[in-house]
Amino acid sequence: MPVIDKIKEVFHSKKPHRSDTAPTIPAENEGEATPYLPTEPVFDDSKVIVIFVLGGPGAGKGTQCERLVKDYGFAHLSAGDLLRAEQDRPGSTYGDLIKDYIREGKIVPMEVTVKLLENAMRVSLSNPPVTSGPLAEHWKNGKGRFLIDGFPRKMDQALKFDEAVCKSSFVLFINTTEEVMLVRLLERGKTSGRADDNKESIVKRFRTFVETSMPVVDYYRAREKVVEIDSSPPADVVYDNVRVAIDERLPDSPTYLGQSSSTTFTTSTPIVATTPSQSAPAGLTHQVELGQA
Ligand SMILES: Nc1ncnc2c1ncn2[C@@H]1O[C@H](COP(=O)(O)OP(=O)(O)O)[C@@H](O)[C@H]1O
Ligand SMILES: O=c1ccn([C@@H]2O[C@H](COP(=O)(O)OP(=O)(O)O)[C@@H](O)[C@H]2O)c(=O)[nH]1
Repeated sequence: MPVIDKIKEVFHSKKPHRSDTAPTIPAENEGEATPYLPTEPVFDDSKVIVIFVLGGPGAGKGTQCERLVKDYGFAHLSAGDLLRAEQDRPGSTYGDLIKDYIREGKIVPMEVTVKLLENAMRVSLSNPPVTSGPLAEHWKNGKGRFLIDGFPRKMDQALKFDEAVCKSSFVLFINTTEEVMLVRLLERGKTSGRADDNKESIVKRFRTFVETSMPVVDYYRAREKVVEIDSSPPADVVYDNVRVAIDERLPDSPTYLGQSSSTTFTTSTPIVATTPSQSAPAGLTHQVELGQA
């Protein structure tokens, strides 16, 4: 049976599990790390804030996340980086599979990516990325705040993450045209060493984005959970707009620090897009073993 079918068999198994993170696995896979996802959220969304950062390949998601980490004390989890780390991990069951999917610009089966994210979140919550200063408050008493970059890119991932890991707060949609993204990716490709920053893979990634990932953005938009930022201008200008959007959504952002330390984060406030839609839509902080809790 292909590896991915085995993963799915385990993932959807109703049999009892050895623990939260170690599923009942096919005998031939015994001893290997195998993704298992529960049917209720692992993390409490009243304590753990999750912001999805979406946008086409090369739109500037990672660039904006890096800045946000410094100013807001987020943990930045790039789904692509986690997948590349798992791909390169010696002995990974999923290495070859991930490599093929990334080169073809396709979306790796959600069981793998969701599990990697869950594991990385667990690591951040037990080893907070900020331990001193005012931003450390966001990581005390089981609290945490995450930017999940480049995920979810497919509807099944979105629904599964909300169900099994943590209910997300909102989507930061970093958006520009394919022309802009192409130029940025080809430039990045000169130094990134990434197997997919080449013209052939880029074209496939654009197609996947439009056909598979935009429906995710539309899904959240219909629920008023999308804030869209035009990422065509220089990165600093984009960031100014990103900050405004984040400040509107996080009452205890640095702008508000000192005014109220007991402000409750709410996910029910409607989101207003800060920029008009573009016509043609189009990072690593943690390396975690897939089976690691
Ligand atoms: N606003 C911007 N203006 C110009 N170049 C940018 C901008 N944002 C990002 N870049 C550059 O474009 C490339 C892609 O950005 P990156 O943040 O890696 O995109 P993504 O994470 O969406 O794939 C990088 O080389 C980055 O330095
Ligand atoms: O949830 C995800 C995120 C990424 N990827 C794969 O990883 C690649 C690179 O994604 P990344 O976010 O690193 O880069 P981007 O395309 O945004 O520049 C994608 O094309 C997909 O093949 C995936 O399968 N699932």
